[in-house]
Amino acid sequence: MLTPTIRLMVRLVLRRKLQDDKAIPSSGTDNYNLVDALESHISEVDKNQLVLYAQMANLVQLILPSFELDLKEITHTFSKFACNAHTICDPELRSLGTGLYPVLSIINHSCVPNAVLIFEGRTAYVRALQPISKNEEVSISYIETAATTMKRQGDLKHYYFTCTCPRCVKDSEEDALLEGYRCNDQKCDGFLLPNAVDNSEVGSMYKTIEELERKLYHPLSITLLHTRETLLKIYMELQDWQTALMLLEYTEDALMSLTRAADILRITHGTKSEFMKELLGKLEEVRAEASFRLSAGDEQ
Ligand SMILES: C[S@@+](CC[C@H](N)C(=O)[O-])C[C@H]1O[C@@H](n2cnc3c(N)ncnc32)[C@H](O)[C@@H]1O
Repeated sequence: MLTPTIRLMVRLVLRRKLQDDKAIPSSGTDNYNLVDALESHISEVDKNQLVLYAQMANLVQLILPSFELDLKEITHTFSKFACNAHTICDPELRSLGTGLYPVLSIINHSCVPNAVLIFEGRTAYVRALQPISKNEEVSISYIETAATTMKRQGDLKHYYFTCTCPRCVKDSEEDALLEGYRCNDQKCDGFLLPNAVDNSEVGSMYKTIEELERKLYHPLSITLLHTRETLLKIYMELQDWQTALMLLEYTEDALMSLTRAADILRITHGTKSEFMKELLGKLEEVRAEASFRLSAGDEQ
């Protein structure tokens, strides 16, 4: 199955050809010159990522054998997709695909946006969240805003800029609140910083959450995985290696899902990219871990 990004590129190439041949009309908001003008950050893109874009360009050429594509330009356009394409969502925020809306791509990001981008089918709308005065810049958020400054800045990395919105520049109490624990005095609405709380108490509460989630969720659920990751971090901070090791008893599940993922990615990505080498290395580590566990179990 083709990824949404490859499908988007194939559609873009076909559309350009049809517009060049005047088989379909072009307009001020729907023409390839707008794509040419998009930001790509190509000079900042990591070498491995560039290799991946080049491989994706080759794939597009294989899909469209009768087109003589400029592979360098297609590679460049993939880089434009990374900071300009939008995930099209339904009203329940389920992803329906990826789209490029070059006119809307002029809108910059803010973690306190004054507008929001929404989709009705494939049509994109920018809706104001508050009155916006003439000459005031319209901004949307490219990322999930309900997160700490550190998390938001990490999520913005592939857009290659440092956000300087009011939430990012001021040393705010908000971050402490987002990561904080409630005060032991239940009547107090203040908060405690993570380093002011006894980690073993936090660990035992998380263990209870994990036990309840195990009853509720499938063993491979992402929610369960996140809780276990947090638990593992807590046990490691407490240097409780034995309990941390017990949490890794799910290695066989990890092995099964990694093997399935690697089988698919071997076909879509080949075996030579850095990403695949890293994944196959991880798979070997998990296999070794699982066989060590099996043999340790046999000896008991
Ligand atoms: C979708 S484009 C937005 C339009 C872009 N400014 C342009 O002129 O083509 C995304 C890129 O704009 C820049 N950008 C977006 N928001 C920004 C912000 N708040 N501060 C600085 N640069 C920003 C980054 O280079 C980012 O990769």
